[in-house]
Amino acid sequence: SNDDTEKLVKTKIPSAVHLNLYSFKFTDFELSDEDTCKAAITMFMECNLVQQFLIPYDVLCRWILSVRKNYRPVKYHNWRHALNVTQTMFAMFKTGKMERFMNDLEILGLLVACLCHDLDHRGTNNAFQTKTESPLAILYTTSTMEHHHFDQCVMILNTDSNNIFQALSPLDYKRVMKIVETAILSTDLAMYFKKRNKFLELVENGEFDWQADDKKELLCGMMMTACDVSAIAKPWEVQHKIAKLVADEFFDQGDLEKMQLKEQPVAMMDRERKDELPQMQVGFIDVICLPLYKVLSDTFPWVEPLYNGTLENRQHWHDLAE
Ligand SMILES: CCCCn1ccc(=O)c2c(N)nc(-c3ccccc3)cc21
Ligand SMILES: [Zn+2]
Repeated sequence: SNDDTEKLVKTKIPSAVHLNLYSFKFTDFELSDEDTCKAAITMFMECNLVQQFLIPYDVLCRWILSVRKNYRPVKYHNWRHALNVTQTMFAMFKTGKMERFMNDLEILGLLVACLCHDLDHRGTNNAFQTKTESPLAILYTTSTMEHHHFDQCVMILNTDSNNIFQALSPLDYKRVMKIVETAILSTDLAMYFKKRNKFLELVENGEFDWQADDKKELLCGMMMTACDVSAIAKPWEVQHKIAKLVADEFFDQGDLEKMQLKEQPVAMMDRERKDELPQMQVGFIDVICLPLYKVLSDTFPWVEPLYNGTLENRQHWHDLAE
């Protein structure tokens, strides 16, 4: 509402250091909902985006509040997840020194994409949309949820006084929307698997020029996945709690599949098999996370904390899986 916006506009914004935003160990656990909005503002200010793209401050505040409002209170894919993904991207830019490979529009586009990448998530995955023939699956047969998340992002930008891109030239507007769309669609893990080999090939061939459009797009997509699963690299106490939120959301979908579809869910969504979680975590780490963080830290050594953090958590999960 407008008084929420007025309140946020007037409030003092903590520094990025105070909020620990430069760290790959950042956690939102002790932040209030209002603090999370301030953290989002701080990241945009620290990247000089407000000044650079002439974003009216009240429009930035209103947009952040609209984005937060369009996340549902599901157990994992909620506003806090979006904020954490955005903070990891911020840390990759600043502490991971990856901003040097990105132009200003890409920095703006990637932070916006992170904040919006799971908008209006219902706590169920693409397969569930297809199986239940949900309206979204009829609208989009591939990357169903990711297309919906992008739609929601566009809808918010087109809402009165929420368009943080309002001062951009038509060409820059077109460019940044393309960056946002590609980045959000790249968070479909099916897309990650499709594109990862191409990325691995480039890195193995000693690629160093990431400026060509196709290579830049590939790099941005890998960075989006790296941020999207970055809870796996957090200190064990944080990771352990988030893994439970993920599993609980998966189990809720499994319950729906049993009830609505009279179907046996896959192991990771079957709460009767929750004691298999530790070895499923090790599988998730080995199949999705470590290969990505390894290849990223080979080329961009300052993001190695993501690789090391994941390796430590793998050990914890392995010990629990015995
Ligand atoms: C929807 C994709 C979520 C991906 N994801 C992101 C961040 C995480 O930290 C974690 C995690 N700790 N565990 C899982 C997981 C849980 C049960 C079975 C297999 C994997 C997934 C996950
Ligand atoms: Zn996500």
